[in-house]
Parts: sequence; structure tokens; C-alpha cells
Amino acid sequence: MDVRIRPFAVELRHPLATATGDIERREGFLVAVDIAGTTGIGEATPLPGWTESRAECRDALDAVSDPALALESGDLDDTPAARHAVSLALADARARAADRPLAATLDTSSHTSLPVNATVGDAGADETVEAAKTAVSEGYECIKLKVGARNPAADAARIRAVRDAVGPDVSIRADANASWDRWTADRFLDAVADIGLEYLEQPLAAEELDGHAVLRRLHDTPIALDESLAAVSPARAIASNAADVLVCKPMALGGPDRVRDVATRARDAAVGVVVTTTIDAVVGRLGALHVAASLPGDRAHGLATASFLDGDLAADPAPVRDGTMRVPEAPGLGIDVADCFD
Ligand SMILES: O=C(O)CCC(=O)c1ccccc1C(=O)O
Ligand SMILES: [Mg+2]
Repeated sequence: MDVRIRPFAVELRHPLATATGDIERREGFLVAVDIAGTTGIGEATPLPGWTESRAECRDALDAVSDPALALESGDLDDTPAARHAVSLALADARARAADRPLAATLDTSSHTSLPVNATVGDAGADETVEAAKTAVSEGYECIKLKVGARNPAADAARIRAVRDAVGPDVSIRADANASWDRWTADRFLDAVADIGLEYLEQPLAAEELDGHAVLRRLHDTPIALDESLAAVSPARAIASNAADVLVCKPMALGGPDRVRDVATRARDAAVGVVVTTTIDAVVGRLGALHVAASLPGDRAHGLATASFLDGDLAADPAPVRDGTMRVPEAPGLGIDVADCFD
């Protein structure tokens, strides 16, 4: 068994402004594994705060000689981005060997296309409204707005301005990236109570499961957890009644298999699942698209992040059209190994 590692770096065309800072550049590793004569590819694009560091990721990947054993042994459990690359590459190789799209090998009734949300970074009200209007004109029916970089009244005003501009039929999500305390979250949720948000994502710190559970009881706006899933076990997040929706990032959770485990638990507890990227390159995005397509439900996923990147590893076989992404029909991820790895 053979493992190849190729480092890469891509700049963002425009930074994604969040409550915890701007994301400006993504650096990672493309990983190729050969199993019984079939090559599969995966991507490790660590994001500090969410995963191990780049150096830790490299060390973990360098130590892999038998990919299947590396997953089974638990050796990659503390390096989710590295684990993601290996798990995705194995799943891709298996699907290519079976001559089927990855999504179809994960679930026989997988979706062939998925709605996705437009991701709108923090900006002043006018700029936010312009970005939201552009997204709607491009066909998006769901918009996710970053909040938490300003005071809650200002954020609520931004969201109200967007609702007024896009009308009642567009779904609006807000993501505070763990930047608020209970008091601030209460103020925001009171101020947006009549706007009809689809959900508020991660208002409080990752560890504050009880705080999120209290917000759910006090307010009608649904609550989604994102950072919490990388910090505590998803099983605990579900058991704490802390979330209406789990935001699952394959890169942060350790791979497509991990996302499917979390989704099964979520489904048993009637909790929704939304799959998103960490602004990954094309291989990581395709992996997230296939795993999202393998899950039941029709919520929009947070996969429309290609446009943040200035350049990519290869041409994108799943561009966003009309607010949706089609799952490639070619075997595996749906991208030629030779296009990414030479
Ligand atoms: O969910 C989306 O629309 C895109 C992904 C996204 O917002 C994101 C991207 C990188 C790091 C963190 C996050 C986040 O959801 O908090
Ligand atoms: Mg989030």
C-alpha cells in the first residue's frame, strides 16, 4: 500500500470575516492512497481552532504507512484533518473500484443534487444587503450571515435589512462563531424574534452546552451547534438538548465516516444536520458534497465556498448553479486523480 502526500496553498480571493477573525489563506495536503491497484484521493486542510495545526497534520500523515490500519487503530483520532484525508481517500478508492459515485456507495438513495447556502461574511449593513441581494439574484434560496463581530443590536439591524431586501421566502441563517455570552445572545435573539431566522449557529462558547440548551428553551429561533462538535463529543451535544441542528464539517470531525456516524445519532434524536466545509480545496469540497448527498433531509448545506478561493487544485466538477450543487456522476469523488496529482 502506497501513500503519497502533496502540500498545497491557496489564497482567498477575499477574506471571510468572522467574529473570531478573518480567514485569508488555506494550506493543506492532498493525499493519494493505492488499494489493490485503485488510487483514491483525500485532502487535509487543517484550520487552527478547528483541527490540529499544519505541522501536526503533516507529522500525522507522514506516519501513515497502512491507511486502513491508521483509521482502525485510532492513531489519527487527535488529528481530524489528517484523518479526514485518509478516510476520504480510502472511501474514494473503494467507490472508484466499485465504479460508482462516492455518495451512492454511502447510501443507495443518495441525492443527485443539493441546495446550498450562500456564505456572507461580516460587513456593514449596506454591504451585507448587497451581498445578500447578489446571492438571491444568482439563485440562492438560503443565506448564511456571519454575526458576532458587532454589538447584537447592530447585527439584528443588519439581518432585518437583509430580510427587508430579500423578502420572506429566502431562508436566513446567522453564525456567531461562539463569540457571545448568554446576555448578548439573549439580546440578539429578542431583537430578531420576528424576523424568522432558520437558525442561529453557535452563539456561545463551544463547551457551553447547557447555555445553548437554555437559549433553546427561552427563544423560538432554532439553535445550531458547530464549534461545539469539535470540542465535545457530538453524542454529548445531542444528549444535552443543546441543538436543533448540528453543523458537521467533515474536516473538523475527522472524515466522511465520522459525519455519517454523527448524522445517524442526530437522526435518532430528531436533530437536523447541515454539512459545511472549512473553506477547503476542490477535493475536500467534493468529499463534503458526497457525504451531504448521502444523508436524508432537504436542508441547504454550507458547501458553496469555492468562490472564496483564488485558484484551486483542479477544475471544479461541481460548481454552484442556481443555489444548488449537482453531485458528479463519475466514479468516486468525480475528479481525475491525474488532474490533482501528477
Ligand atoms: O457554512 C457555510 O456556509 C460555510 C462554512 C463556514 O461558514 C465556515 C468556514 C470556515 C470556518 C468556519 C465556518 C463556520 O461555519 O463557522
Ligand atoms: Mg459555523
